[in-house]
Amino acid sequence: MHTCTKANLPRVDALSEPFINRLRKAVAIPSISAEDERRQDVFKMGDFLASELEAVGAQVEKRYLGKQPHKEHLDLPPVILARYGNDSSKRTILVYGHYDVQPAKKEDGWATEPFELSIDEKGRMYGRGSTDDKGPVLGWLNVIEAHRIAGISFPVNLLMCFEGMEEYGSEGLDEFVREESRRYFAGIDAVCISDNYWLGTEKPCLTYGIRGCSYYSVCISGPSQDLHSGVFGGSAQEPMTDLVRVLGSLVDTHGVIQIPGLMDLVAPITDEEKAIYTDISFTMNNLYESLGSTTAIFDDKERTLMARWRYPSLSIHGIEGAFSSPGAKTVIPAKVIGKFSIRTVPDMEPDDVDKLVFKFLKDEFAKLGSKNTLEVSLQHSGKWWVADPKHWNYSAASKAAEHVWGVKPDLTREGGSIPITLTFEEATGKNVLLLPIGSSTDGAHSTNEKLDKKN
Ligand SMILES: C[C@H](N)C(=O)N[C@@H](Cc1c[nH]cn1)C(=O)O
Ligand SMILES: [Zn+2]
Ligand SMILES: [Zn+2]
Repeated sequence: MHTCTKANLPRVDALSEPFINRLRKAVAIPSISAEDERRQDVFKMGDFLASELEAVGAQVEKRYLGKQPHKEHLDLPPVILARYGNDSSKRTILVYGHYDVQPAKKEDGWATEPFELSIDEKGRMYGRGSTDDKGPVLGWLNVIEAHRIAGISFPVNLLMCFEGMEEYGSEGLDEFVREESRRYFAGIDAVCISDNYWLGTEKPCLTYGIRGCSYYSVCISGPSQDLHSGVFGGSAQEPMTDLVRVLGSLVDTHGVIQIPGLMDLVAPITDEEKAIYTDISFTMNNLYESLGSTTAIFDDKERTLMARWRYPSLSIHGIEGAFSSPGAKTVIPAKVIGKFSIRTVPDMEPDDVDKLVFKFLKDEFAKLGSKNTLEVSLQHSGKWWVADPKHWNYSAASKAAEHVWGVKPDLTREGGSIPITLTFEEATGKNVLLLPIGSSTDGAHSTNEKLDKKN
């Protein structure tokens, strides 16, 4: 057997065609976990992943999680478990990723078909899931295959755990991971998750913290059906008018959350923590490049990074039941459901956040004096996580990243959420490392999502 040296890196590049073809096949399956009518595709993607894993020599098991809570007509997609290597002299690393994706439609503003991988002259591979998270998941298969073809002994035993509901709050996975920590995952030495992004486009990162996410819906209803605004405008109380005012009261233009007491739940910043932000390789231009504009809230990198990593944020995502097509339909929607989420940070407890949110929405609605009805519900929540990056899992990853990229990676936190991270840490008692693959310009969850070939 050979060993892994820098001289082998061009041999990895030589395999790019089959690797990209595998990603092309994966992107072509619209495995959108949030859309009921796409559930068959999430299953199809699970089957595809399982057969590709078998083809590279892994031992695969599909584990079914039963019905989806609150949507009993839907089956939850399987967790794909796989093992590669079983050598007691090697460490065993558990890797996690997800094979479901966010919704995408060409008419949202994609330049190419979202479920057809399209590669431009700069090596940017466009397609839904390319960076979040099909590309990184298939990266594990690629690394196994590259070692096999090069005749290099794989340095660790790999256990893999890939789920199909991450973009819908990882339904059912928490209990599964807790159960399997005593069975399938027993004996692991560390955990590695590739499901977040570099801070910029040139320098790799290792990530030791993520924000939590509490996702709410606010339903306002009144009339028993949609109405003609010419006939009923002025005489009926309109749910949409109430909803936009209630949603508008949650956060101001500068991102300041208006819910009393919410900021009191946030851990105060220390001088030691403040010092971290100045040394991170990040510029406002990195942010402008990712935004595709200069419409940032802050003008300096320190406050920008703190706003992303260590303070909560509130985002309004959409309104179900509202007229949203082109044209000018003169309708009064009878029932509208606003969706918003709060990214949470240390020391915010999700239950405390819920109480403050529910009270605030009830109070704001009461102030309107409307005869319509308000219902608020929590759709899902996942807690924040912060780890100690002084563990061998991080130093090994740092060495490996430097070996490939020629530069020591930055230690970062992530503004997005991976709800299962904390569960892996608690249930296995092992260190968890986040190893991002894609870059800051990849546009996860957005239009024109991509992964660069070099990543
Ligand atoms: C960071 C990760 N790739 C991701 O996109 N996570 C989602 C998780 C989520 C939370 N609620 C719904 N999905 C995210 O941060 O939005
Ligand atoms: Zn995502
Ligand atoms: Zn993801």
